[in-house]
Amino acid sequence: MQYISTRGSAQALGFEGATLAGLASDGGLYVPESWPQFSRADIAALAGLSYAETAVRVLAPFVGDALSEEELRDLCEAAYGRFSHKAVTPLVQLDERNWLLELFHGPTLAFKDVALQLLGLLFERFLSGKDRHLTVVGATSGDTGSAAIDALAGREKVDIFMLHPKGRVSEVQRRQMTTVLAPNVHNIAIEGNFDDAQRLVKAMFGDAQFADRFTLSAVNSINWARLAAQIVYYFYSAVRLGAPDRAIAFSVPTGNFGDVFAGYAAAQMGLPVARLIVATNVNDILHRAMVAGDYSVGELTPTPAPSMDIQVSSNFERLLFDLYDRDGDILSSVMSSFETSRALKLDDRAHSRIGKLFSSARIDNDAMSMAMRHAASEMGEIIDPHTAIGLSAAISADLAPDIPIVTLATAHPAKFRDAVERATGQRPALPARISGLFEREERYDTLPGELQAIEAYIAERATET
Ligand SMILES: Cc1ncc(COP(=O)(O)O)c(C=O)c1O
Ligand SMILES: N[C@@H](CCOP(=O)(O)O)C(=O)O
Repeated sequence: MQYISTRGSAQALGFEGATLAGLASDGGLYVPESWPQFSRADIAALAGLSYAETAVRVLAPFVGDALSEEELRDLCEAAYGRFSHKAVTPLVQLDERNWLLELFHGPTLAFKDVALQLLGLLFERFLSGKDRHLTVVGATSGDTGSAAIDALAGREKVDIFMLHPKGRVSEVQRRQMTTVLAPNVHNIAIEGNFDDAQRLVKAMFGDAQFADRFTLSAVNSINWARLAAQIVYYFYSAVRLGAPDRAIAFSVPTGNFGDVFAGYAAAQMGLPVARLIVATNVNDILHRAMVAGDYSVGELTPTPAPSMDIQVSSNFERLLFDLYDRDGDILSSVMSSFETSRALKLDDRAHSRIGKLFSSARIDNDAMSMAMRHAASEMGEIIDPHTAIGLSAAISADLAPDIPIVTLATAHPAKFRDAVERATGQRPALPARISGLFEREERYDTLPGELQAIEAYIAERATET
């Protein structure tokens, strides 16, 4: 399998190359040159398989000859062996049609672990025996940071520099990052918001001299391997609910458009997906794009679902690439105009194509709190604010009543204890795996959100290659 850039001019790479590169050299994102196809029989054959084995089957066409099947199996078993639930991503039934897909049983209690546990092992495998060192730079609104740090802490040949927006992540999220004191982990609080952090990361990749000098790589969902690993749980859950004989809808709390793009990829591969519901908070650029074709950047507003406080959604570019018939030249000019004007109006054809699979909902803070209360009192489940946004969108979705809706439960409620307590009156206990978090020493530096300052900080600490 080869990977091509959404902006058409970077060199095509295999799975190993695309994984280590993270972002394409022309500023685009790597996508598979074509979508692997799963027949009804291939999907039916996933029934009863463990999560790790499902991952092997779903990932094999993406990995191609970069790993043998045995090597891929070993990595999947090691990655998913660290999850605290035997099913890895269990389904919980809420009522006749609504289900939760719990994606938070990994080491850092958010869905990011599902991909990052595997990505950490892939980095190690692809670097082994080579004289190569990676400098991973990442931006986080709270969850990617801790999951990536857990996956990479202490690994030889990798340094990780993680930028989070100062004061805009929950205390649990911050501590999960800043209490990891391994020498290859560097936490930076930047003065700014998540969009600023993500822009800085992309600017570092765009600085070819800096990117080459330190061999930059990415752990955000700009890295294709992240999304590939997230496709697996769409297959795993749909098969448990009757696919390929029944189509399933998914409601996905959305920020950077990575998780829901993985659902789109599953649908392109043949999984019967009835609908993908893009659930946003009041930072609703994606909702406006879905409803009116208006992808224009608004003011970023802090909410009790901070991980989704995002305006510029990296992976929307991957969807645009398909909507514009995979024409890298067109997309390159669309994206460069967006980067200048901070606004993009979808043409009618692209907009109507979106509506075939996607719908969307904008869930404000009141509706989000109401969904948390409803889940607690009517369904017996304490859910986190991000999951509540997905559930609220699922409950109000306009879909035939016989279609099951799976809401992706993207974080454990204990990561957002204050917001959960405010909404439900119940304060979630810290799970055993993070129980000592508040007693541990924290280490991080605060920097202005300026490229020069961040690059200078990294240059002082990273390994030149
Ligand atoms: C808990 C949680 N829910 C949902 C999201 C949104 O996911 P995505 O950025 O893949 O759209 C994030 C952040 O990415 C998150 O951390
Ligand atoms: N919500 C994310 C933001 C980064 O998203 P990613 O999926 O591109 O890594 C976070 O928690 O950091």
